[in-house]
Amino acid sequence: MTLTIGFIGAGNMASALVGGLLARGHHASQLALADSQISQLHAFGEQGIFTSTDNAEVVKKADILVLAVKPQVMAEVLKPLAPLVQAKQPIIISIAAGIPVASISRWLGGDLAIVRAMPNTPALVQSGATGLFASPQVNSQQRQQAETILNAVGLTLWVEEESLIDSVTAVSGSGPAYFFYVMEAMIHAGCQLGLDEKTARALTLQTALGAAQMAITADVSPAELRRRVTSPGGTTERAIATFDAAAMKETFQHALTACAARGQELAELLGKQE
Ligand SMILES: NC(=O)C1=CN([C@@H]2O[C@H](COP(=O)(O)OP(=O)(O)OC[C@H]3O[C@@H](n4cnc5c(N)ncnc54)[C@H](O)[C@@H]3O)[C@@H](O)[C@H]2O)C=CC1
Ligand SMILES: O=C(O)[C@@H]1CCC=N1
Repeated sequence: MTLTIGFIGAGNMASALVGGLLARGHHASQLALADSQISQLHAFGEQGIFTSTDNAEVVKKADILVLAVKPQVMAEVLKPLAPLVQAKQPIIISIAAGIPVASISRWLGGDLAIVRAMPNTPALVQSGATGLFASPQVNSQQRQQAETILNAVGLTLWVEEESLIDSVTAVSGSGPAYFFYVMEAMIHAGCQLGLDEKTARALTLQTALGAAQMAITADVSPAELRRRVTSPGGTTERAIATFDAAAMKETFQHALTACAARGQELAELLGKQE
C-alpha cells in the first residue's frame, strides 16, 4: 500500500521535499498540501496534487503528516488539528527548528509517533543533508518510512538524542548560509582585486563545487586536502595565516554555538505554549 504524505505549510522546504518525492517517482495522487496562502498552492495543484487552504483537509488524507510551517505558528496550527490527528494517527514529521517532540505531542493531544527532521535548502537540488530523531513511539517501520521521504532529497543521518537536532541545525540546517556567506565574501574580494563580477563569481562557485566534490570523494580529511593546496612559502599559506590571525576557527565555533543555542531558546520561548 502506498501511503499518502500530507504537508502543512507549502513553503520553501515543503516545495523541496515534494520536488524530490516526485523526482523519485512518488505519484502526485499520494501527496497533499495545505497552506493558509492560496498563492503558495497553485504550482502544486497544477501538478495534480491535492491542495487546500484548510489544514484539516490534508490531515484527513495523510498517513504521514509533515509539519512545515515556521516554529512561531506551530502551536496555533496544531492545536485545532488534535482531534483529527488522534483519530487518524499519522506518523508526524516536524521539520521546524527548535520545537521539541514533547510540545508537538502536547499540542496534538499526546501519544503519537513523532519524528523530528532537520533538512536544508540544498534539498531543492536533491543534495540535501537531513538529521533525524525519532520519539520512542516510532517503530522501525515508521522510522524507515520517515527516512525514505527525506532520502528523496539527499543524505539522511539519525541522531539518538533530541538535543543533537540543535547541533544538526547548527552544522547542516543553517550550514548552506555559511557557505553562501563565504561565496559572497570571495566574490567581493575577487572584484576588489580587479576581476569583473561575472568572472569572480564563476571562479568562486566552480571552486566551491570542486572543493566539495574532492572532500566528499577523498579518502583523507579536509584538513589534509587543505595542506595539499598550501605549498610551504607559497601563496595559500599567506591567506591561511590571515584567517588564523583573525581567529576564523574560533569564530565558526562561536557562530555554530549561537545557532544551536537559538534552537534551544526557540524551544523555551515557543515550546511551552499551552
Ligand atoms: N528554510 C530553511 O533553510 C529550513 C527551514 N526549516 C524549517 O522548515 C519550516 C518551514 O520553513 P520554510 O519552508 O523555509 O518557510 P516558508 O515561510 O517558506 O514556508 C512556511 C509556509 O507556511 C505557511 N503557513 C503560515 N501559517 C500557516 C497556517 N496557519 N496554516 C498553514 N500554512 C501556514 C506559509 O504561508 C508558508 O507558505 C520552518 O519551521 C523552519 O524552521 C528547516 C530546515 C531548513
Ligand atoms: O534559520 C532558520 O531558523 C531555519 C532553520 C534552519 C535553517 N533555516
